[in-house]
Amino acid sequence: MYQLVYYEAFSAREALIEIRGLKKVYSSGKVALGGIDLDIPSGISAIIGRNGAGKTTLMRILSTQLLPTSGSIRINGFHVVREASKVRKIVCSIPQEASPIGVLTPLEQVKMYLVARGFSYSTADAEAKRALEEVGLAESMRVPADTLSGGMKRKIFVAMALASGSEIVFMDEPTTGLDPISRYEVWAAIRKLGSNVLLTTHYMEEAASLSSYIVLVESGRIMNRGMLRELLSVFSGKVRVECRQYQEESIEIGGIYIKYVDSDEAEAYVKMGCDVKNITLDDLFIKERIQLEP
Ligand SMILES: Nc1ncnc2c1ncn2[C@@H]1O[C@H](COP(=O)(O)OP(=O)(O)OP(=O)(O)O)[C@@H](O)[C@H]1O
Repeated sequence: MYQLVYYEAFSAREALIEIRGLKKVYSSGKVALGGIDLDIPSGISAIIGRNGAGKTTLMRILSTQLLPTSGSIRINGFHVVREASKVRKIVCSIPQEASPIGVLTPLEQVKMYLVARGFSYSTADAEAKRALEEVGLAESMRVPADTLSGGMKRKIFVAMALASGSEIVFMDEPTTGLDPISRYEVWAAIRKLGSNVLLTTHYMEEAASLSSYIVLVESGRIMNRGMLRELLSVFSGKVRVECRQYQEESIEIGGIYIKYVDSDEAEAYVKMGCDVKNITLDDLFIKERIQLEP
């Protein structure tokens, strides 16, 4: 049986976002968030979880688009409900369903966004061009957005965040549906932001590649959280073996028996015809399943 290790790698004083007792119950009675306590540090952080885990609900509450049922949240010290207008000035939120207006060019869209945020027209023009060049859209900033690829369209929103100079950027599933090349390009653009970023994703690889702090959400609860290296350190010296035949102390997922063994035991499993894999963030979810097994 694996021990769940909880690491608090930064003190609460350093938290960029402080969440206490956050609950969201929709009018249908669905409990989307079941009383969350969480401190998120500065830098790039990722919330990962399966469909329906509560990621979008959390992001919408943090970006002041949805009211919580109870609990409190402070972002840079500002209360997200009582001081929502102050929070809106320091955050930029890119929703999951965001898509550009097809007939407008990337330059027009970013400028429009900046003017709406209070930038003068000339500053908006200069900042929009700078940001679009920065994310790799220099060549395409003057063509209608509906002629661009999915990855390029997502980059328009990253450019908006970049140009806005917001302290904190929320991105809900920034690369869902993109091909691997476009995903890498969007990741590069996100890294250029230089702001604090909180993103949600289904892709473990995305969370691992972009973020230093990871939060695992499941059914409206925090399953685990911590710095990436620390979360994975519970698997130190281990590998994952996947076998088609039953193994003791394994968990069966989709007809495959999975267990964790010391790396020097791996060869014996290879001889039995099992596959041996390096540890990834997926293993945190699998480990949780093992702990829940009777
Ligand atoms: N407006 C709503 N009314 C009622 N229930 C809702 C509403 N929005 C979301 N839910 C429910 O709340 C739960 C959490 O949904 P949420 O969209 O936050 O999950 P998610 O982790 O973002 O999922 P996904 O990865 O599929 O986007 C789900 O069971 C969902 O069906």
